Amino acid sequence: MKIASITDEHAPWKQRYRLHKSRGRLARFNHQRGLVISNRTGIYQLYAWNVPDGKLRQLTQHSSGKGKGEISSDGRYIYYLNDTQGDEIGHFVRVDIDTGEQVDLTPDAEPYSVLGIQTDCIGKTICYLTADNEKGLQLFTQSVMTTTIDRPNLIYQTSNYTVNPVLSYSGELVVIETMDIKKGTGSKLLVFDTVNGGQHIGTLDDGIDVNVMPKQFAPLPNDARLLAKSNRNGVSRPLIWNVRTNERVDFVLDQLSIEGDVEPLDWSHNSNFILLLHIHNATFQLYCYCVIDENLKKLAEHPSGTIFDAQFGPNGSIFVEWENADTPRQVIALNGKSGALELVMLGSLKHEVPQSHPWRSITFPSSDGQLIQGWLILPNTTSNGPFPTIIEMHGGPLDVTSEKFDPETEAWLDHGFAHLSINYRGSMTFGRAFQHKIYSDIGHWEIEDVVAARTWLIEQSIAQSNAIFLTGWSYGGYLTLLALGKRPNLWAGGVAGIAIADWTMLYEDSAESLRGYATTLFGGTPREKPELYATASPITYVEQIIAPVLIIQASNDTRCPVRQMKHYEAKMSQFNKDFKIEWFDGGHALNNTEQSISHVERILYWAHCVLDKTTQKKI
Ligand SMILES: CSCC[C@H](NC=O)C(=O)N[C@@H](Cc1ccccc1)C(=O)O
Repeated sequence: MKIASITDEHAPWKQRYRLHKSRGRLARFNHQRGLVISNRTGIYQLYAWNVPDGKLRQLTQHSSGKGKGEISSDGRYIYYLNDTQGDEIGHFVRVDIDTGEQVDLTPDAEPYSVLGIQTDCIGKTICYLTADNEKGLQLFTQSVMTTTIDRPNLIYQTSNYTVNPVLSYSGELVVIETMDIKKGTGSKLLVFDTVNGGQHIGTLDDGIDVNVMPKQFAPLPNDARLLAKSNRNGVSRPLIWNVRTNERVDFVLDQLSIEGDVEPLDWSHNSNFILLLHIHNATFQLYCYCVIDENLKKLAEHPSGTIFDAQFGPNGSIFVEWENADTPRQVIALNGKSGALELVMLGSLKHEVPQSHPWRSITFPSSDGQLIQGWLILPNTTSNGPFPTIIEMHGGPLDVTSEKFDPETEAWLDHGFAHLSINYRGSMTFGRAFQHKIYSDIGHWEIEDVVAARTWLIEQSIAQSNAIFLTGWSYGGYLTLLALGKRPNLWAGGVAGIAIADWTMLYEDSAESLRGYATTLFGGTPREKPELYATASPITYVEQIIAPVLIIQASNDTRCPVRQMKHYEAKMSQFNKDFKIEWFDGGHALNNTEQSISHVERILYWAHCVLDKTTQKKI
């Protein structure tokens, strides 16, 4: 491993980090305007996007960055959570795009964490979900006229995990997805009539372990049809449910493979077409579905890579947030019929960066025979291996790794490592059984899958058996620490970022919005399931750890809070483990380019030192 290129200011992996990345979304009913989240200043901030000339105007100046916001359907306002130093706790604010004026929507409330916000189609009402220790989760609607902003109306309150608030065209109906259920890991939809005092008027419940998720109401006045998805048949499929008449139409998609999830993304303005995304084996394909004749059209020519979001754009185009291994996140316009790339709407500035390494989708069997999908990337060398190798696990667990522009991954490859990202059990888009397998057994099957990845890498002569490292951020960092403790003989080292070390303490200290999620994962609270929380926690296995560990943790993170990691740190010191922890200023989101570069510099330097020592030993 070459040490020189770690500190070189112009190392290829640093150049990749410094490319500008843009996420962007058009206002639903004003395609002249959009919201962009860009790191062009080195820190992610929100920008107003004037679509015809591509000009961006910076709206936020948060020192810890801002990676989330919502534009009103008429394109006049941006809504976001005004938090403190990235802690994800604060008040929703509205920014007038034309004047820059910022208004606090809830000046009298205690600071809260949030689980979603949406605006109606006519710019009069918003709905949102907040959470705090005292009141639990609360659904509000709020009238937000140009001159007057009313007080929020409380519609629903629960202590159970609840997400995805969705408003109808003029805001007279609001829907949420809630795990306010007696048993199981499923969710149901609840509909409220906001005109008649927030009365509960409908429920869509597909059964005990089935998840139903709302997406959008039809974009027409007085239309009660809701676009949603359900995984009642084992995979997620779209449906339209009329919340007033209870009529339901599940999409007939015989043309598609029965595997993989189908996400409904957007509903055309005339309500005749729906944009769909089929995700199968972590690869993406867009389709356009006609509601009238049920015809499904494949947008066959769109570029491969990861599609984060897509919507119907102006003049029959489709606007897509997209990236692949070579191209940083950008907004592109596709031909609405073929999917062919027509225009890069928001791209990266044209620096020349070295091409990324090609990603290859692979599968390997886990201990119970379940096939696990992963992405293998090999370093550019004349040697065929075996290589020092890093296994990476994504966060979530409700996420999936797909081909993406990933400077951190490329940094390992530039330094001679092979890299395998795995979609372990619990990942999305491999079916309901795959996703739910980890519930009430957190950390068990995920580690079986990581160990199976190691076995496969050695069998294929890709990895040097004494030089296999683990890494991941958040839930991926959690799995790194857990694997190091539960299967200590297998690893040369582990790097965990903003990780979970103790689930019980996490539960006690984390934002209220996350507690319900933890309860769903474990099938109960720490008081109800103390053994499960302990068995799943890396802190339980500290004594067994053999390999060196590096942790990078944020001091203002309310998802993976400080105290649980301080305890882990103390226990690692008590047992004299080869352990290093770096604390940094910030929250759970990594918004700052130079901070990320500094993290990866430390990681590579640490790996260099560990590799030097461990390759002398036999594992
Ligand atoms: C509001 S989405 C649910 C939490 C989200 N997980 C998605 O799958 C998340 O923040 N996950 C963290 C890890 C975590 C999980 C459970 C409780 C606290 C933190 C992550 O991986 O980023």
